[in-house]
Amino acid sequence: MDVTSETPISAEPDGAHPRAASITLEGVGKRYPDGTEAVRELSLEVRAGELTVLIGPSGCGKSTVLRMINRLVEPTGGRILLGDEDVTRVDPVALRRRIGYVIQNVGLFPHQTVLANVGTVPRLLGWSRDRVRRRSAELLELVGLDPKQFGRRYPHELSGGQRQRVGVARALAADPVVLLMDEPFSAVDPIVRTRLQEEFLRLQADVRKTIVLVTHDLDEAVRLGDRIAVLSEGGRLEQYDSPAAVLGAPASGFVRQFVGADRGIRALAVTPVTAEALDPAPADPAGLPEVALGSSAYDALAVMLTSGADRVLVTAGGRPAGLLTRERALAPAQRQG
Ligand SMILES: Nc1ncnc2c1ncn2[C@@H]1O[C@H](COP(=O)(O)OP(=O)(O)OP(=O)(O)O)[C@@H](O)[C@H]1O
Repeated sequence: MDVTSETPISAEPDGAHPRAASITLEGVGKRYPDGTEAVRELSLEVRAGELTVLIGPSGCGKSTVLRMINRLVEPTGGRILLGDEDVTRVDPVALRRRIGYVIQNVGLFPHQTVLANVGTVPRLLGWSRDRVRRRSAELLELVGLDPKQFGRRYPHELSGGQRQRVGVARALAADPVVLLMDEPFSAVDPIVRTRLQEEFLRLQADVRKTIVLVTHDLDEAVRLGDRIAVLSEGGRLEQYDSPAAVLGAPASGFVRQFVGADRGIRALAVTPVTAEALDPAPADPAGLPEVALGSSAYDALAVMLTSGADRVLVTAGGRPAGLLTRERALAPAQRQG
């Protein structure tokens, strides 16, 4: 391959319309050669630019689903579409260059520098040396690593969290249409994990990729997911919904049990205060604690607790929008059997 020539395979992202493709699974199944039916028949649509989390007990088929999308595992039934393109009709190697893949422990090449690791796919795509270098440095900056300080280091000279960021930068380097992430943050300690998740959310607000992320961690699913797919054994889809709906209205006994007893508190954190929950604002609201419309029910309750009040004034654009009582704020936590 001519590594000095530019190729049109991957266009530069254009800020207004970042390149991201929807993913459609239609009755997808995987039976491994030993007869294990890891996924029976799964249908799921991930909208372009959204982050979908796959969650479920160990062995339910999450990784198998993820790996069928980039054909590290070949489906034995059904269809997978990237946009409107059937992935089984695409050369798997070319396909994987268009799909970013981040795994636990990252899998960086130990004998290559950070910059070289990040530039792996663009190099394979035949980008010029200069363009690869520029893009890799840009990506390192995007994930919060100074290319001057870290670019020439080797993976063993980084912390676990820094390695994870390099993994994300590498996965984004060729501007993939889709990003697949398998337990990407589970190898780091809880404090670093929370920070990485927050940074990752900021990054995603910028790049708006279509992301499928596998995790064991319900808090991570709730924090990161636009939608959560709860799977049970055999890749059975128990519920596919927003975090608030999964926590607030579990679709089955399985989901209810899976999300556990503390789902009420989690539901408060992901349910925003909306205008429908409000009583009319009093004529003179002076002295009442305030929160902005759209804050979480959890935040509204925290304000009530710290101020000793049993209601808060909810404001929109700085003006009173209504009153939220403690009972109404608690409703998302109680809306479940
Ligand atoms: N190569 C393989 N050959 C046979 N069976 C396999 C193979 N890979 C996975 N399986 C089986 O398929 C099922 C689903 O595995 P998979 O790794 O997709 O689950 P998972 O939900 O990602 O699990 P975990 O959360 O433990 O990582 C399991 O029963 C597993 O033992």
